[in-house]
Amino acid sequence: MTNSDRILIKLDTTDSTNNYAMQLVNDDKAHHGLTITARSQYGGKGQRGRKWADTPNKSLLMSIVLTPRLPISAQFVFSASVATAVANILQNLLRDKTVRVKWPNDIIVNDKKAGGILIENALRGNMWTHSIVGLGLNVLQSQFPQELPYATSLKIATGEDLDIDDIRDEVRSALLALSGRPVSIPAIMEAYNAILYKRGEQQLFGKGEETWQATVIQAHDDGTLEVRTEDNRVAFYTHGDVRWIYE
Ligand SMILES: O=C(O)CCCC[C@@H]1SC[C@@H]2NC(=O)N[C@@H]21
Repeated sequence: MTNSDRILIKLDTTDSTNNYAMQLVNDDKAHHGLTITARSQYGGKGQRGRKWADTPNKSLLMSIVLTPRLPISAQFVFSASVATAVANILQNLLRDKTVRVKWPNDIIVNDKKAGGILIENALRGNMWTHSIVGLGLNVLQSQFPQELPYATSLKIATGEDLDIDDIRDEVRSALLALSGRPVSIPAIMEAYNAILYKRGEQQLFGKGEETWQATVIQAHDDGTLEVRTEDNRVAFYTHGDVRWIYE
């Protein structure tokens, strides 16, 4: 680890740690490993243009700037390696609880969503220069509003008040370690599919108003999710086209 890897900017509040990091990247002031955390965000961003709301001081909100060593065509593989690393840290920490990754990269603890990952890429021409990996993890919340029946926190799952900064440091080291390792796309996909949420089980999917059941088979390195439909056809879903509905 170099000195620049260690730079950690701790904010009280910001619109979005991803935006803050992206601004530094655009200003040429960011480097591999630079990490931004905040105790709360007033414009937290989720996947697919959704908002990410937090309870101040109760969530891990972090963005880490990484320089992926993969072609831009391997964006999903990069995202899968990040989600797997985060989930494995939580699995070690939560011992007997079940931690899974719901395609593409929701962090599921005991069948509910405890966190999510938003990766935003900085490109120069067609070169993938940086990725901003944003992680939001519910740590200390004791409850969630009724309109979020599928949300959970590490506290709800374990009954314990875990230390947000300790988790941040573990996640950070694991993500920095990813870039130091030789990249094996099959190994990354195998590790991801090993903890894929509801693998082998029927799930509800949707597109527009239409919903249907299909069995989750596996994710592929192009980011598609392979499923078997009720009439026994194999289909490949693309995130953003088909959505996976929480039940
Ligand atoms: O599940 C999702 O939709 C992804 C949520 C990602 C939220 C994190 S919180 C830290 C970083 N800053 C943001 O604005 N978003 C990510």
